[in-house]
Amino acid sequence: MRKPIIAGNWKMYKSFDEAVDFIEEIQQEVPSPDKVDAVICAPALYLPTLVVGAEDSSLAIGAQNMHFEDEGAFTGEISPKMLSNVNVDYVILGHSERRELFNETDEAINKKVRAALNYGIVPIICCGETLEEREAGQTEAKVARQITKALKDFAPIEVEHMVIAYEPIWAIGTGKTATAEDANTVCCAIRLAVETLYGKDTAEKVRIQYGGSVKPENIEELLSQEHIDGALVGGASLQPASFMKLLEAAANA
Ligand SMILES: O=C[C@H](O)COP(=O)(O)O
Repeated sequence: MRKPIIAGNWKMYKSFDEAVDFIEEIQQEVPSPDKVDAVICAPALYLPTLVVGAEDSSLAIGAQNMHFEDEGAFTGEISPKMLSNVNVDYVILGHSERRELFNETDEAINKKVRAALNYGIVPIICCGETLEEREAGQTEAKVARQITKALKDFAPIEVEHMVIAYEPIWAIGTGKTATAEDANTVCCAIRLAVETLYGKDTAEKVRIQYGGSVKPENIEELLSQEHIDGALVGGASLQPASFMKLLEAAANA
C-alpha cells in the first residue's frame, strides 16, 4: 500500500506572520510520517523561516516552483540549489497556473524535474485538463501526454519517488470536484502512462494525488479510491483546522 501524501499549496496567500503562526499552531499535531506525508508549499520568501519552524515536527516544507538551472542571469528566479541550501524537501512543478499564466512548457517541466532530483528535492508534478478538453473526451490523452513528457529520461528508481498530482483545471478553486470515481479513472490512466514508460513495479510505487476543491467533506471518499494516494490542496490548506482534518483523514485512511 502506498503511503498517503497531503500537500497544501498556499499559492500567493498569507502574510509572513500568518504563515509562521500557522506552522507554529500545527507542528506538534501533525500525524506521524509512518502514516501520512504532510507538506506545506509556501511562498518562496517564507521558506527558510518555515523550514526552521517545522524542523522538530513531521511537517515538510515545499516550494511552489523553481528554475531548472543551478545559477545564472535569470532575474527573479530561484534555483534548485538555493532550495536545497535552505533544506526545502518538495517542489510543485508544472501547476496549471504556471503553465497557463507563465507559459511553462512540458520541456521546461521535464528539466525542472531532473533538477529537483539532482538536489534530492521531491517533485510534485502536476497535470490536468481544461473543461473544453474534458467535454471533448480528451482528458486521459492530455494527462498521459503531459506525464510522458515530464517523466522523459529518468531511471525507474528515480520515478518511484516522484509524486504526481492530477488537477482538473475546471475544479481548481471553483468548489466543483471531479467525482471520486472520475478522478480515480484519470489517476489510473496516469499510472498506466508511467507503466508504459517505466514498467509495472515502478508505476505501482508512484504516488498520485488528486487536486481541485479538496476539503474535509470529500477527502475520505477520494482517498478510498484505488489510484488516489493523497491530495494537493489549495483553499482548504489555508486554515490550520481544515488542513489538520485532511491530515487526520489521510492518517486513518
Ligand atoms: O494546488 C492546488 C490546487 O490548485 C487546488 O486548489 P483548490 O484546492 O483551492 O481547488
